[in-house]
Amino acid sequence: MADYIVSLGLENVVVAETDLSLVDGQNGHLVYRNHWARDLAIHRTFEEVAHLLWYGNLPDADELKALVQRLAAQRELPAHIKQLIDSIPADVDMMSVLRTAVSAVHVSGEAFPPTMEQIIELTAKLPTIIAHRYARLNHQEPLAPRADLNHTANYLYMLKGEVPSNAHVRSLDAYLILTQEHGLNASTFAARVVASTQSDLVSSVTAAIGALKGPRHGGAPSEVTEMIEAIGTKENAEPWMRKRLEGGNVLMGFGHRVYRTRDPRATALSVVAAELAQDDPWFDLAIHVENTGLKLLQEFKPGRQLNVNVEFYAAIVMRSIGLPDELFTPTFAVSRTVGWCAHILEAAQMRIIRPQSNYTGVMPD
Ligand SMILES: CC(=O)SCCNC(=O)CCNC(=O)[C@H](O)C(C)(C)COP(=O)(O)OP(=O)(O)OC[C@H]1O[C@@H](n2cnc3c(N)ncnc32)[C@H](O)[C@@H]1OP(=O)(O)O
Ligand SMILES: O=C([O-])CC(=O)C(=O)O
Repeated sequence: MADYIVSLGLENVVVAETDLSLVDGQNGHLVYRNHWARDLAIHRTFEEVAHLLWYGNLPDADELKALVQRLAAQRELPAHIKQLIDSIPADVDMMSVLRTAVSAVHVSGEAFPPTMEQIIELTAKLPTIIAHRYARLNHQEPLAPRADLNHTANYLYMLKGEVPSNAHVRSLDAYLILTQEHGLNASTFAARVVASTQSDLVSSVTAAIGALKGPRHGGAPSEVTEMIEAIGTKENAEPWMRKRLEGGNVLMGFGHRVYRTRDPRATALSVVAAELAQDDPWFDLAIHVENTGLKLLQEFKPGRQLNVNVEFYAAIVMRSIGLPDELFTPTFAVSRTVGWCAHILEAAQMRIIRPQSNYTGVMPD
């Protein structure tokens, strides 16, 4: 048998070439195709950055208008998806509902290769699936999407039943833009594996949703708010977090496979969070929790360079906009669908992904 180099968790293994993004963990840089992600988050909209990732350029006025209209035209859910969502028991979590409903979306055209039309159809429907389920859970009639609102504003409108303020739209847009794309994270990798088999777009995105759901990945932010709630007071932060670490547990919203600096998205979102929540004592407590976590992680994991990741401040921003915990990870899926789809287009052109494993069992006689 040939000897293989084992890299548990595929750490530092390069398995694809991409021109979509650079995640530079040493310098704390995040670039989307020749643009700093943090600048895009301040100056651009969800649709503009989706255009950049899908088509390769920031759109001119006509291109933007066309994409905005195409997304708005595809938001309605067909009857079978609504029925499917309504048939799922109320105690099934929102990410499982999203995964199931997405898997049943029928997009136009051939199963392979994926097309821009399919990508727009699927991306447009994710917020409506979440809002439909959320309304039902709250014993309300789901609101029809509004074609006169952009992707982010319409999502908030469907969830809250009123046209959101500009401040909330801009803040959520910043979060959604900062999380649209992030290299070969676990969910994007899952999507690429499926796409590399020449399976269809919906199957690839369904696999990605399954991977995003886990608490080590996109499932972290609701556990961040739970942690801050459980800590409750500044005085309790150190004993609470120390006990978690002594018990061998991780601190949610801290650590990252790639970043050895503070996650640049956390830095950008901390500015957004400060604007939204500066007078909120809960925000003050969250900053204290971050500082206490950093101090304790240096003590418990010396030399590991563990910092807060995007999920820490994502949780604070979403909470400040008034989104409940159960919508945090589904809202992440709304943004990451853009990156998944861009990667699916790339992976569909590449070789099938098939790594190797070392057999550690016994050979038959
Ligand atoms: C959008 C996103 O997906 S961002 C990530 C969201 N996830 C979280 O916030 C969950 C908490 N964080 C974690 O579980 C991890 O940091 C992960 C899953 C993000 C990365 O995992 P890995 O790449 O395996 O971590 P890494 O190799 O850097 O860990 C080094 C050491 O620090 C520890 N460590 C890493 N993160 C944490 C943490 N949050 N709290 C305590 N210890 C930690 C590891 O257990 C490991 O310890 P060991 O060497 O004694 O075994
Ligand atoms: O890159 C990763 O491993 C996780 C992450 O931050 C993301 O997916 O946004």
